Amino acid sequence: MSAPVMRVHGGTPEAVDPMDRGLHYGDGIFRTLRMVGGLPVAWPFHVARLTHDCGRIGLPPPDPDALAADVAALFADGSDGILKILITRGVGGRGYTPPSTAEACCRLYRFAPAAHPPEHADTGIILGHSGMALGCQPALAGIKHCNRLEQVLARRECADHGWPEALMGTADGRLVCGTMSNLFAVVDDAVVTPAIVDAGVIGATRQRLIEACRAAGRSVMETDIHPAALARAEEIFVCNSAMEIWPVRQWAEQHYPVGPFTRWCQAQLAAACAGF
Ligand SMILES: C=C(O[C@@H]1C=C(C(=O)O)C=C[C@H]1N)C(=O)O
Repeated sequence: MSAPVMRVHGGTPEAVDPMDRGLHYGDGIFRTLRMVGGLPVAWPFHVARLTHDCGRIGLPPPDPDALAADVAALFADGSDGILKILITRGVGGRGYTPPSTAEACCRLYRFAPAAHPPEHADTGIILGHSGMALGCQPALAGIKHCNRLEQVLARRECADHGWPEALMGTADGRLVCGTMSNLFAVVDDAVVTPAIVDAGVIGATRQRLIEACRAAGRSVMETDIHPAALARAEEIFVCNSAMEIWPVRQWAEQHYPVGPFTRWCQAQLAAACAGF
């Protein structure tokens, strides 16, 4: 299968084909990452997730070298920002049946640095709780696909309540992730993060932290997390590639300190160098 067509969206946004399957059916995947000095943060983790996600839905993954060259060109001015890599199945076929010959269409979007309040990473946040239950679908679990209406509606809840972030769970009571983040906690002195088996996204930052913990000889349990366990956690944080880590100071009626594991994880991420 040929390499995807690379389209760079810089200061001159190109028109998206109105028949693009990403627009019609959410037939695509994306990743969002920080750019520092024109260079990507955690590039290998994002390329690995992009390649994995493309494979899961039958899209030809972008050639890593061609992708890196286009990202470098988009941020040739050496600035900081947010890069979004959006890969759709492009144009083809009418109806859900994916055309067998469609080439993937890979677009790069450049945004200003994330406008998250810097104090969230320092002093922490009040974490809300979304009433939007996540749909359970093992075939899509972990993939950052373009079907994000659950997150859109959950972000509207956050805006209505003034929450910077909110937890989302499944109808059977498992806590899975934030609206735009992954969750970590220390419970009974063990590091836990929700197992992503039928809902949620495997974020690159989640994977960086799991790898850092294991390199430091600290195990991370990817497991089901229910409210009762989180209520007795010693510390909690949420993370994604734009915010990096936000300590949680309050969730529901529970209050938490900014704990040593959270600060250690922040230091691990801060020590990373940007680059391809
Ligand atoms: C929604 C997008 O990306 C998610 C949101 C953030 C954020 O707002 O901090 C960061 C990474 C993703 N989890 C997007 O459209 O890029």
